[in-house]
Amino acid sequence: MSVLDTLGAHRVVPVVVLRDPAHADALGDALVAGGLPVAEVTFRTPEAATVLRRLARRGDLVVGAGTVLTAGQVDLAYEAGARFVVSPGLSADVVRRCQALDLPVIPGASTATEIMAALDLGLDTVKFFPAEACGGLPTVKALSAAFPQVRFVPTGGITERNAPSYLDHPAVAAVGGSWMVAPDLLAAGKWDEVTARCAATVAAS
Ligand SMILES: O=C(O)C(=O)C[C@H](O)[C@H](O)COP(=O)(O)O
Repeated sequence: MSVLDTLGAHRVVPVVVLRDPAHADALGDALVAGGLPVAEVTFRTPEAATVLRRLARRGDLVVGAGTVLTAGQVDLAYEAGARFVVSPGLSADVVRRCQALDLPVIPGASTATEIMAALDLGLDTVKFFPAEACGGLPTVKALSAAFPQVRFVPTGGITERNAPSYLDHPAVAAVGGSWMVAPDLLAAGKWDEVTARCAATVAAS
């Protein structure tokens, strides 16, 4: 199964901002216990590559890098063990670097023009970001009508409450979000709550 298929099988991608690499294992345990062994580690902090490496080396999670903005960050993510790369927008540099490394990449796209640029780069899966701010499910439906070959991973403003309606749309491969790994939960070490939210998410999707 390809990594993108694996993400599609899990249906929900937890978007992680973890500042302390020492907590990576506790987070990994919490995700696995909640039945959602997937993490998109955002490259928004200096520690991101270390957190990613610690989660990836466990072997029981599918770990990727998020907020990847440059080809240099693609290299960092790859070396740390990322199995997929996610960007908030579409950078041909980022996409081509991922393709050179055979690393699945999901660039952000929220307009028809951006989707066409992704198609030109040989991609068929995009992150619809920021999903709720860009019109939510009605926009996915409208874009999907024009691009039936494209799969979407809506992210940004997705919650336990609205995730199921996105996931019901056949063009939606998965959704991304931070609600089960909210930064305040991670900062406070509330791992049981992370597990509970993951389990609730799995049950609802
Ligand atoms: O910068 C990126 O590449 C991102 O991945 C942004 C994240 O998708 C959102 O921060 C998650 O959105 P929320 O679930 O609304 O917190």
